[in-house]
Amino acid sequence: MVQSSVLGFPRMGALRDLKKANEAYWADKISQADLLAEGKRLRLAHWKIQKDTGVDIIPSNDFAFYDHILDHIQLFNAVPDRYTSQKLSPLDEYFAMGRGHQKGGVDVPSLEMVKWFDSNYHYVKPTLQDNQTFSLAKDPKPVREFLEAKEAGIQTRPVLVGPVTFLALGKADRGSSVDPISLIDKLVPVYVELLKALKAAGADSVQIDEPILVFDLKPEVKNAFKPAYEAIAALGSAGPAITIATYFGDIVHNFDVLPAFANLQGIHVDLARNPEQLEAVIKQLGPKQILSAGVVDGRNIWKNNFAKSIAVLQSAIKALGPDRVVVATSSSLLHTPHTLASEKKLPADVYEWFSFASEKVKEVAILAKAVTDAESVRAELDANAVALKSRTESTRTNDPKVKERQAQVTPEQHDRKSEFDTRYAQQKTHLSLPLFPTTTIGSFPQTSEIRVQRNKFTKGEISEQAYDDFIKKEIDLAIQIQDELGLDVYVHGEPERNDMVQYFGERLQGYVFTTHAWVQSYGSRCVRPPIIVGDISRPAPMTVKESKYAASVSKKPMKGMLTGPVTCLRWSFPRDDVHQSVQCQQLALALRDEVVDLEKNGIFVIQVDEPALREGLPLRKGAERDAYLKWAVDSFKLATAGVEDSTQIHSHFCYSEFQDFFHAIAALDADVLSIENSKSDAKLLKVFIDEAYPRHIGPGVYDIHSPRVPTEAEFKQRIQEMLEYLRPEQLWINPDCGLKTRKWDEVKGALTHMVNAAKYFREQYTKA
Ligand SMILES: CN1c2c(nc(N)[nH]c2=O)NC[C@@H]1CNc1ccc(C(=O)N[C@@H](CCC(=O)N[C@@H](CCC(=O)N[C@@H](CCC(=O)O)C(=O)O)C(=O)O)C(=O)O)cc1
Ligand SMILES: N[C@@H](CCS)C(=O)O
Ligand SMILES: [Zn+2]
Repeated sequence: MVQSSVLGFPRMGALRDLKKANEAYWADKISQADLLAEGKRLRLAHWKIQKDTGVDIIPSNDFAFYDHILDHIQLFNAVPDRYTSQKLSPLDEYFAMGRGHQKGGVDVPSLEMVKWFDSNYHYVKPTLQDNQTFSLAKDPKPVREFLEAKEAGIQTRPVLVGPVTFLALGKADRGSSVDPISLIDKLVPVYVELLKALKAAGADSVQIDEPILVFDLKPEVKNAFKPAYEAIAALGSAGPAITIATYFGDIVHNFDVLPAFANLQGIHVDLARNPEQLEAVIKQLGPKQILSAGVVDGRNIWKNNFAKSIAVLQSAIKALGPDRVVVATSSSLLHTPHTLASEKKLPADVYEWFSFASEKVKEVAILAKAVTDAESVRAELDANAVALKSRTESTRTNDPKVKERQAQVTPEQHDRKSEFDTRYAQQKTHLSLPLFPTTTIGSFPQTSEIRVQRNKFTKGEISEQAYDDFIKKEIDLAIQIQDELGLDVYVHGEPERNDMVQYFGERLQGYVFTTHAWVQSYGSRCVRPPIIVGDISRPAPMTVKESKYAASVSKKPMKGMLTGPVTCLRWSFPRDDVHQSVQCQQLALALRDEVVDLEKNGIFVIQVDEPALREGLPLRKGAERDAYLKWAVDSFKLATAGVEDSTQIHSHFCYSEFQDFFHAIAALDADVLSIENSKSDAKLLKVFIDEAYPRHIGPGVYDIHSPRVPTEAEFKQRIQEMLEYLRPEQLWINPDCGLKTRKWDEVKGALTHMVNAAKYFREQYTKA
């Protein structure tokens, strides 16, 4: 019998219940016991959805209060001393690593958080020491949650992140130089102990995620699989049956690793993204090994194409037999919203095209039946074919005017009028900026008052005029605070924006948007990606009103604020029927018009944020990566090159891993770059010297993810370190990213220290 399986379910709950509970706990509004109870309620609810749908293999330990990699850091007692020494409760220690802790006399910053593969989810980086040891935490979470499900009458398959992936995604702590993968022999015994404990608790099978296998791996990482999985397989009947799960790419280039799994039960591959690997993977399986076929896409919201999936599954069944094939989601469903059923405002035709997490769970269950007895699910198969046909034939998808404009794009439209030196000479006079100019990245705190007013406006409870007046008052406040702080380039604070992508999606033709389709981005923070369903165009200016108003009441240069084409594409749910380069160029043309309109309205500094540029990079080096970089960079340039030399284009990236990507960033030809850097070693900036980068850079000096307020001395030290790698004339002083998640008192405190530190260096260098 073909079985069905889900690799992981979203944690937030239908109404972002976990977000609300976490934030209430952090604000001391609920107790630890209340939060733990809410976690338990959500886990049970999610298992039940899957059980009631008829899924055979249901995951446990996919839940996390903050992040599943952070769970593993605590599970393996790999918590740096600076946290353990605080003697916090395990839950508070966990949150301290995720978001920093600054209360009750404890002051400890968070661990670094980075992007999970090519998704918009962020994980906490394992941060390891030269003398690192590992041991199994007391009352291990995977065992506890397995037993919790068992008690509720639900047999689950616990999910663990594999030892190689855990280490390969880690880094040496500041002051240590250990290569994380060299710790494999120390870590594996802890897995062995954990697997024994899971088996003893009644877990027959376990899913071990090794998604690192989709990357190009250095030999040390590849070589780590063999000893690790031989030790695990040696458990034999003392341990559970193991399925190794890979996702977000193919694993063909790492087939030489597969013998390490020869004695394990099965392998899961992502056939939604890479169906072409099927035949090759089948050939690699041992005579009894099971193939977990990930045909239901865990990364998009499109209804599965049943006919296509059934064809893929049938060819696997033909080769392996029904007992050796499992129908699965391609990855965890963490990256999809909870349920389509909550969407009451989507146009009826479009509604039929989508499938969110709860619907995808149904899809795996239906597919498992379809390949065994199609008649038993005939109605579902027919309905699926009708929905797919309606999308193919819909007039929503095609706009001839957009196509016509795309056909007229010329190479010259991608380049600024002059080179940087000429541009900068004009900008310097035009903007009269000091040495070490200070600025922020765009957003200021999205207070609950702002959200309440927006909510009222959306519901029609207040008029457009009243909402506009409210936004103007917020902008006035932001400007008054920037005056007090003494910043040099101002922002209007983005109070009118719900989100930097959703806001633009709501103003562009070709998009639809949802009311409840939240996806976790990090910790308690969620995003509601708008959905691209057709060709994109800009019916009217999107940001001019607010920026123009802000400039009119500001005595310093006002920075216009746009989200770049690649980021609009990546942080939306894109179409799957048109190449992403085409969608990106459509977005670029819409943004080009916006950039030119801002300039016409007196905005002479314009920041076009592209934080998703890197995450879109195909995970493996090669032709696919080069092709992506060409269209991604071209889109940014097309969006920004329509302005005069005297207008300064900024771009912003909130990630620090830019070294292998440096040439793409340089190719954008932005006058000023701001990049996340506060949690990284300043020596990463060396690439800017090595490559003789001519333009200006603002490496972040303030970790905006943490409520902690850095001291002035910390800012000074950071700037001093940066000056070892950057010329004083090219250095801007700014936070890592926007400040929308922070509170005003944190922002005022931190920016006061930041501006004072910048002034200190300005004075030093002016004297010299
Ligand atoms: C820069 N980042 C972003 C990423 N992706 C994006 N799409 N956007 C980003 O900014 N990826 C990388 C990083 C991740 N960082 C963040 C930072 C902050 C958030 C965040 O704060 N998310 C908010 C939700 C934002 C939003 O859309 N808000 C809406 C709706 C607000 C709301 O909850 N409304 C209530 C009713 C109102 C009330 O009474 O309070 C409701 O609907 O129930 C808005 O402001 O209007 C979050 O809260 O998590 C995300 C990623
Ligand atoms: N301008 C945006 C960039 C976030 S990446 C902000 O400040 O929130
Ligand atoms: Zn950012």
